[in-house]
Amino acid sequence: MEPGLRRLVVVSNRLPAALKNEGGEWTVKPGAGGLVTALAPVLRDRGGIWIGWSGASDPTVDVDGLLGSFSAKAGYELRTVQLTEEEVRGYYFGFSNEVIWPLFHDLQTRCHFDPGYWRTYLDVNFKFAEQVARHTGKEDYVWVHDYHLMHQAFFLKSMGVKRNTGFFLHIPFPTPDIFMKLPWRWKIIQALIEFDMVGFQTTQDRDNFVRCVRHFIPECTTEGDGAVVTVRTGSREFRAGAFPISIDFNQFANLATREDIVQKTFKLREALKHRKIILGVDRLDYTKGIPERILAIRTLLKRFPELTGRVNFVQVAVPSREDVEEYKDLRDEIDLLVGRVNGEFSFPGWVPVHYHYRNLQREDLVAYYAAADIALVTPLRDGMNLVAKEYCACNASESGVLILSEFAGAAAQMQDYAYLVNPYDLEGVARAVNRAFHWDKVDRRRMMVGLRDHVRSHNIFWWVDSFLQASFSTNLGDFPPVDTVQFEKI
Ligand SMILES: O=P(O)(O)OC[C@H]1O[C@H](O[C@H]2O[C@H](CO)[C@@H](O)[C@H](O)[C@H]2O)[C@H](O)[C@@H](O)[C@@H]1O
Repeated sequence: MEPGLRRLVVVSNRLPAALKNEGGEWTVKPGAGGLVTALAPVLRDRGGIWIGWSGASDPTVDVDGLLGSFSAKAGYELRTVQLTEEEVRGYYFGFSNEVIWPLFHDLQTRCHFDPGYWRTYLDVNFKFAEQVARHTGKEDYVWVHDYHLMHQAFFLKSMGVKRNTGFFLHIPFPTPDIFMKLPWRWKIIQALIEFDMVGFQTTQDRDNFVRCVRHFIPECTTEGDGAVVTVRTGSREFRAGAFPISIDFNQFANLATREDIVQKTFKLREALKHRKIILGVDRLDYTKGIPERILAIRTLLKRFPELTGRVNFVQVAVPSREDVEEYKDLRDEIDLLVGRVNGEFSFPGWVPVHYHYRNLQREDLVAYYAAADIALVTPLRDGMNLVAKEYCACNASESGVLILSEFAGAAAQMQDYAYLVNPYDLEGVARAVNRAFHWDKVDRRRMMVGLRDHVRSHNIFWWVDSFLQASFSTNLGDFPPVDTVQFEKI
């Protein structure tokens, strides 16, 4: 079969539909993320399967029945991997979120290197690989997503199952000095090099990975100077590439100009008395730099007191991993900081920080994006950060300013038209916001048009095509290099 027409099998921790227990009853909720939007049509057209965890650990739930109806409507098969509560604790909350997540975001002091987590991670990866082996054939292309499932190709090989495999890491890949802290570092490298294609968000991530491989296998060589290179380690030859993920630009852009959302946007601006809106939208996670951002707003009001009463900082924090102690502590820290800053600067009729800790409906999120004059996207580290791209897609007025962390993957692509900042530099962020506040309309438009053009052309469909084409192409010269961030000397 022609390589590009093979059946696609997507493997990820979460399925595109999740089982949720609401008031004692289990229901199926379709996922709304960009990955689902992009992959669903490919799976439908070529025929395909999505393999993942259902989200339910209760053995009495009729998982297949519930997901069967979703599958029939979606037009592709879903196969679940059933996990016990203990497995979810060790593999997902433990190894994935308390070891790999902080380490790969350069926050090694937050890691809990528990050997029990590692063992459960391997057991669960083996369980996934068994399902992949069972439901796929030699002609299929198996595309594995993210750090939860780095051992898929390795276990398939150990079972003697030959499959063409690709892996995409959605989070950053750290530099060797950080990666080497991982007690199971060699095992992870050994597992990753078993994929035929290993994809990253940025060139920097790809190069960090290759440097780590070289630490263990000094004879490792690379060939190519574009986004995708061929890596040879003696026993193995595989590809490693940079594929910056994106969003469905048109979906966001169309929503932002829909009449009811235009009304919502106007009402939001009216409620905030048409002051300039500075917006932050994040999952509540310590990698997102929310406390630092609130402190930067405090610095802004101290250094530029003339902005008092003229701006509103709106921070939306979407609840996440609420059972984990560190996330509870972070929530308390943010509550406290918001209270402090508001206590320090508010006066009758004005509070500087509007803080919303909740899940927003897509329509409300788009209205916030469309209403915001400045988006403050300042993660301490981020694989890509799709909020940056969603903001641009929704900025139909083409008058907004994107202030973006140098440490978000998105910075490499957006640096020419965004205002890049170091999120740890509170004074620098405050200066950037002040400049953006005073920025001339013509300049703002020029920057936003540049950003929108880029996200429009490099959208999520472009991303899927690039990854799949690069997996099969005979000419890697077809994939031009992806930019790297240029740090300013400040
Ligand atoms: O909530 P989880 O299931 O634990 O997943 C964590 C987050 O994963 C996704 O973010 C990552 O992928 C994005 C798209 O490639 C990337 O922009 C981001 O930097 C990565 O962290 C997902 O988008 C989040 O909603 C999940 O919460």
